[in-house]
Amino acid sequence: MPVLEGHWGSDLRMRDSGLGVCPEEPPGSPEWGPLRTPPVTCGGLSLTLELPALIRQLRAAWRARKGGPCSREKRHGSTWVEAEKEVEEGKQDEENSRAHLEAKSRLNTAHADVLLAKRRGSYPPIDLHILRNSIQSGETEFSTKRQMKHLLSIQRCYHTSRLLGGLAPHDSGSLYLLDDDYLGQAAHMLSKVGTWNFDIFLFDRLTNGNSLVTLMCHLFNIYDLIHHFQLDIVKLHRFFGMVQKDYHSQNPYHNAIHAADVTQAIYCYLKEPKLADQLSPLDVFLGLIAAAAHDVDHPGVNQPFLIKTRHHLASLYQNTSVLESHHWRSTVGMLRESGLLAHLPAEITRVIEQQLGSLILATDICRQNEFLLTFREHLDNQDLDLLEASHRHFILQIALKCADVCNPCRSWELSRQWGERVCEEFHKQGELEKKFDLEVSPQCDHQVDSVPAIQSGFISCIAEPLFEEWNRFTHPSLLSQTMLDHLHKNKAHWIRLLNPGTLAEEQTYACAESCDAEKGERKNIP
Ligand SMILES: Nc1ncnc2c1ncn2[C@@H]1O[C@@H]2COP(=O)(O)O[C@H]2[C@H]1O
Ligand SMILES: [Zn+2]
Repeated sequence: MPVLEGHWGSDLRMRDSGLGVCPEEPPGSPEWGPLRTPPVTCGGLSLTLELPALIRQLRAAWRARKGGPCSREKRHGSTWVEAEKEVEEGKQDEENSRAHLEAKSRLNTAHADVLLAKRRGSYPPIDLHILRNSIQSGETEFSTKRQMKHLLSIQRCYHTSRLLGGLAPHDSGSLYLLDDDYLGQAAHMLSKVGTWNFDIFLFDRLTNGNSLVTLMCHLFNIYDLIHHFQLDIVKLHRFFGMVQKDYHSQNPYHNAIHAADVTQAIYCYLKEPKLADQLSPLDVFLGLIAAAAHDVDHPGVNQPFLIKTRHHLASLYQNTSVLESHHWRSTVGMLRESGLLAHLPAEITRVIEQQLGSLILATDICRQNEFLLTFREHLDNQDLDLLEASHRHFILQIALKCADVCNPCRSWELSRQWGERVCEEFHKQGELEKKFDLEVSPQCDHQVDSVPAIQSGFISCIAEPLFEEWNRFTHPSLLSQTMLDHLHKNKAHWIRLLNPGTLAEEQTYACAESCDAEKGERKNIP
């Protein structure tokens, strides 16, 4: 029986992407790794991917014919997608009005937001804090917290649209003056978005928690991607908003600021002279979206935790790249729901979805050695040819991996904050494991695994080897040199903070060991 069954009942799930099981890998290239689950195809359709969507569309079209709440005027909508959209809108109208009667004091838009998340199966998200608090106090605080969160999200949307649309405030009260000042500073920061000392924490505060949406819109503009892919700006904004909102703001580390930080870093890497001229608009599009969405809906606990608590996602993805598969499938779900790519030929959309999968799955830290060794081999043989799409894809995977673990390469002040945040998340998991009599995962015991020990170990075992190779690839690069300088200084700083007599290597991060242990665990689980 699942360890936390009862506590992780139907109310405490991560969103289900609703797109089925298949962690389908992109075809062909050896760098893309093995095809794990061959897709079942039928008449050219990948059943595992397409069938649930098809069923939804058929159901929607059927209901639309019967005449849903708002389908009367729109029934002539000719495509399946339109029919589904109409019915969904209808459902939402219906639910909105019910909500209005139920709770007059609630803002309609806020509730519609909740309903949207319900419809996507993402509601309520896993919330380990609430899980713990409510178990401890026996209270159910959900509705109040949710209301607050959604009220704040409305406020955020409003602020973002002002920043992006350059709208003048209607009111000249002091609050707005203050906000304008913030927005002016945020806009100023965006003009320096390609600099390595970009302070994402400050940017997030200045944009009122909208760093990811604001950054993505700005970068899409810089690269002219909206024009190139003929994107609908409303759908684009909706997609970015969904991604940002599906990060858990209560996670100390795996939240939307981490996603924005990784996105800003990958932008710096894409600008490297070695790469910039070789990249196609599609490469840039994929790199930015993969960075923004690579940890979406992260529950704040790691894969071994999901495996040992027998979370349904662990069995869905067969205990392999569980979180990364979920981040990818959720991204695909949001892309489809937003309709952002609906105007593109199906074949292109399929390639985009698969390549996003290949990029996001590469961020699985347990595959670090696999990628590092391949990268090293290519550099030794000097056989990377960026005119070849598969080689560019491999470099995009490496760039995303670098961006994902680049926090030790930031200046000390930024790096320290990330280090403390990630350790806080590990330690919270450890507390939860102790609470439920589970074995405490490596690095998660706050009584044993100190922040300086985790940090110095992580830098030595994971970050340093990777950035040394990245430096070789980008050479000569001022940015890579700057990153390595920071990394060495930060490592020395953490080692100085270690308790006297404690060596970093004694308490090291030991990723390889934890991954091996995890594989052992996988074998034990039916
Ligand atoms: N500064 C750090 N210290 C320890 N672990 C880290 C640090 N930065 C990143 N990581 C780990 O590396 C992982 C990379 O993928 P994730 O972002 O999913 O989760 C990240 C953390 O588990
Ligand atoms: Zn990440």
